[in-house]
Amino acid sequence: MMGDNTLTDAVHWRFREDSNPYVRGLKVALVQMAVGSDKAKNVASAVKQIHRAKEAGAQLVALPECFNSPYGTKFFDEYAEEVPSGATSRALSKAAAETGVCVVGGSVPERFGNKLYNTCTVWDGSGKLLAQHRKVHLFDIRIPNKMTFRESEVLSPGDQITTFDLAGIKIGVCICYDLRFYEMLHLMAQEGCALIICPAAFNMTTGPRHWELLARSRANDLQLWMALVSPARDTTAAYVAWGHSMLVDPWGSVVGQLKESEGTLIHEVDVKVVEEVRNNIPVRTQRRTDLYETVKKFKK
Ligand SMILES: NC(=O)CCC(=O)C(=O)O
Repeated sequence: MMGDNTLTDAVHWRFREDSNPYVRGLKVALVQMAVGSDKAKNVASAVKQIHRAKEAGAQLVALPECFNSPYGTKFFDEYAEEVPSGATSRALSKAAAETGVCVVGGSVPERFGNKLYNTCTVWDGSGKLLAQHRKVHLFDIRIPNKMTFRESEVLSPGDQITTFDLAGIKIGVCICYDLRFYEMLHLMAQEGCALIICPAAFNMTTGPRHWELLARSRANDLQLWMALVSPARDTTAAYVAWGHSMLVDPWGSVVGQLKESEGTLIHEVDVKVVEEVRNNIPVRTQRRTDLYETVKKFKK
């Protein structure tokens, strides 16, 4: 659904018509920011948007994949920083502490020893590092005459599945291409996640085909909220992002979606809907694991 949830360079929000003050909901802000080649400017813009989202009532603010650097293998080494000692981590921690909101810091190229990762950091409202997710599935694809991309030429994959707790709500984190790997997200659902946040940067080839389809499929199959956060589209960039940051509810309905330009989508995530869908359509207890079991246990 587009239209009343779409806004350019401003913060927009919408409450559920049936919301009441006792609903255990979480107001999330998905910041579709413009990312350029000036790292300090990118970080300053993210910090500004975190403050604006807080003023608009957000309790959790999520940034896009690669928000401090242009997205591309030739940029990662130059823009990489250590976590949590690097300047970007410090800025996010400070912004979280100043605003008291949880910040899901999209992703940044992370340097760790002689390796580079595509890493999402999560900061609680006191500025403490709550979670760190290193992209598990690197974006290596080849679509003849369309696009070739090989993150694995410069990045190493993470080896952890990442979830965190916020005020009693369990939230999973995956980064972009991770979204295509159902088993990993299935494990997050089994662990009790009500929401999965996916900082991402789909492109002009796969974006129109798969972005909404994947978000809605995961939400429907796993019966949870899905939040996808993209950078704004920059047609002059080496890699052109699809945009269309969106929030999908556990029924698989798109409750809010941006277009391709800068903006922030603010919406309440009502965790009661997860319970409602899971009770109404109880597939979680109806699986025939005597016939199939494709998902192994959560590795602690
Ligand atoms: N940054 C990414 O992982 C891109 C993933 C993507 O575009 C896809 O189609 O999957």
